[in-house]
Amino acid sequence: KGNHWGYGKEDGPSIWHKNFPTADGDRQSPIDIIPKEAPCDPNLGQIVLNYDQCTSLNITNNGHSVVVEFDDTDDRSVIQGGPLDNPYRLKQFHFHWGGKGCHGSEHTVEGMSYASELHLVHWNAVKYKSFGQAAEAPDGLAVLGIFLDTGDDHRWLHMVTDALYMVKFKASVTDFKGFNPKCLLPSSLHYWTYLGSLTTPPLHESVIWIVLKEPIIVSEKQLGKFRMLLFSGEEEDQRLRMENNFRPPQPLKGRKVRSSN
Ligand SMILES: CN(C)c1nnc([C@H](N)S(N)(=O)=O)s1
Ligand SMILES: [Zn+2]
Repeated sequence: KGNHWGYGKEDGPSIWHKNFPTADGDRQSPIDIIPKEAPCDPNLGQIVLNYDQCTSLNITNNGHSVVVEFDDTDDRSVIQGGPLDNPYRLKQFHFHWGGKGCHGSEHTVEGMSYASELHLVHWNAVKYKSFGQAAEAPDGLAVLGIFLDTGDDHRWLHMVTDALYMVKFKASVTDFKGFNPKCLLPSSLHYWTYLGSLTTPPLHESVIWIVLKEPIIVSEKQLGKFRMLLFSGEEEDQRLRMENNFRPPQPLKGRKVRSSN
C-alpha cells in the first residue's frame, strides 16, 4: 500500500523515495558529522532541558521502533536555547539500533557509527497549533540525538528495557508512567546542530537537529533486549526481529554544521 515502508530489501531506505519524494530533498537526515568542518559558533548558547515536570504516558511498538510518548498538552517539558528561538515541547522519544555486533546509529561521526541512537522529538507549540502542523514547517521540530556506545550497564536504561517484553509485537502499547528521560542524558550537553529532516517517512524537512557529542554507555545485554522486539504484529506469521532500523547518512548538499563550544 502507498504509505507502507520498512527497513528491508524491498521497502527500505533506498526505496523510500518512490512513495516519499522528499527523500531526495536538500535537507535530509541523518548526515555524517565531520567535527573539523563543524566550526564552533560563539553565538550558540547552551541548550536547556526542562524535563522535571514531564509526564510519560505509554511505551509502544509502532512497527519501526519502540516509542515512549509524553503528555504534550502544555509546556511542562521543553527544550530551549542553543539554536532554538522558542521552547519546543517534548512529544516522544525512541531509538534506532543495529543487529548483533553491528552498529545502528543514524548520524555518524567521521564515518564512525555508534551502536545505537536515541531521539527525543520536540515541537514548536509557540508557532504551531499541533505536532502535525509543526512537522510540516521548516522550524517546526527539534530532535535531540544521543549516541549509545557499549560498555557497562546503564543504571537507568533498564527501566525502558524491562518494559520491552510488553511491546514485543507491532501496535502493542502499555502504560509507562513516571519516567523522566533526563536520566538518559550524558554528562556534557555540548552538541552539533544543523537543519535536517525526519529520518523516517514522511521525511519532512522540519527538524532542527541537536546531536550531543558525548555518548551514553549501555551494555550489550541491554541493547540485546531491543532486538527481541518484532517489526511484525502478533497476527502475522513471520517473526521479523526489529533490528537495523536506521537510515544511512544523506548528502549534506551544502549545509553547514555548527558546534557549541
Ligand atoms: C511523528 N513523529 C513523532 C515522528 N515521525 N518520524 C520520526 C522519526 N522516527 S525521527 N527519527 O524522529 O525522525 S518521529
Ligand atoms: Zn529517530
